[in-house]
Amino acid sequence: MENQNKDNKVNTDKSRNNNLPKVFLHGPLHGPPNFSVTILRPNPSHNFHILNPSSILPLQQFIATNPHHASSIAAIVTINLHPVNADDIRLLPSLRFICTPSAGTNHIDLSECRRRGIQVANAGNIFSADVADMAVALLIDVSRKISAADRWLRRQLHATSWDFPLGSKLTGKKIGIVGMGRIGSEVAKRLEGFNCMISYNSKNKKPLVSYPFYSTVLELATNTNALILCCELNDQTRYIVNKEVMLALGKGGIIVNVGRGGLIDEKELLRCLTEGEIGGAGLDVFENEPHVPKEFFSLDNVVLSPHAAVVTSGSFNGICQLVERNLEAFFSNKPLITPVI
Ligand SMILES: O=CC(=O)O
Repeated sequence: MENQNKDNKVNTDKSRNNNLPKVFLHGPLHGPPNFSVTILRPNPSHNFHILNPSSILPLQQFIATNPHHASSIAAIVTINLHPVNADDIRLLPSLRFICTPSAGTNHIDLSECRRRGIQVANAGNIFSADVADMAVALLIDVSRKISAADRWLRRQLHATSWDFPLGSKLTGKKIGIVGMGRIGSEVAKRLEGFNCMISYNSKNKKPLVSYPFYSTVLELATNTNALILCCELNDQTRYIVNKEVMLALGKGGIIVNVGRGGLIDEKELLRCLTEGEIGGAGLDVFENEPHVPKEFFSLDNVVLSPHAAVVTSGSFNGICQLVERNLEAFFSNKPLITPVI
């Protein structure tokens, strides 16, 4: 009798799941904290059913082994390491929604989504404070040589500042923010506390922002001591920091990148750092992640971080809930919580 009840429950669950819209969790899973697996856990209260819940397979491989699912997938959840391009979208005739737990959406072919009427949601504002904290931390670390001093002290085993090269002052510096959106404005707020003189570049001058605006990154670099890159990566911003910009920033200049690696010509950055054409860099993102050019490792004027600006334990639950809420809203025909398109 007990077994019979269990069997009935399994059959009921199966038929409920069969009738629910299908959400594909794009894989493969990657290292701790296993973001792709924990970002969306199956729950009987969901108004959708998750395919690939362990996020083991990438989309194309999943469809190759489960071709019957191609026509039933209505939504995809994908982290920024797993692109969704026009070829992926073409595989899924019922796809109507892509939800990413990233703030950036450069891994999703947005024009194809627009063309096909597919809605997209992202992380909205959830990570802005964490990313801004990290940007300022990298700027302070590079300016005051904190990581370099830590390495030095561990090698020398004695503490005296006299043998260690001087850091440079952050207080009162001219800082150029590239991208005055949610993250850029949080960075500006923090740097005001250091009496920094802030100016910015973005696609358009913002009527409500009182900081000086430069219409090109070259002009911004010419007039500031450090650039902080907070903008999105797209065809207009790729390599927005090139050789000319780095030379304009000058020998004491610092670049902090918490946006995307493709915003900087990475080979040129390496050359400028090695040859002392700029003073230093704090990098959370790289051009061909997860690959990081090993030439960076031997440079003491660089602080590296493994694309870790976004998630803190404090914001992780928030992003998991946001993904669920966006999916629930989409499948209830309600407005998305954090729509991109
Ligand atoms: O880089 C991470 C994000 O875009 O959220």
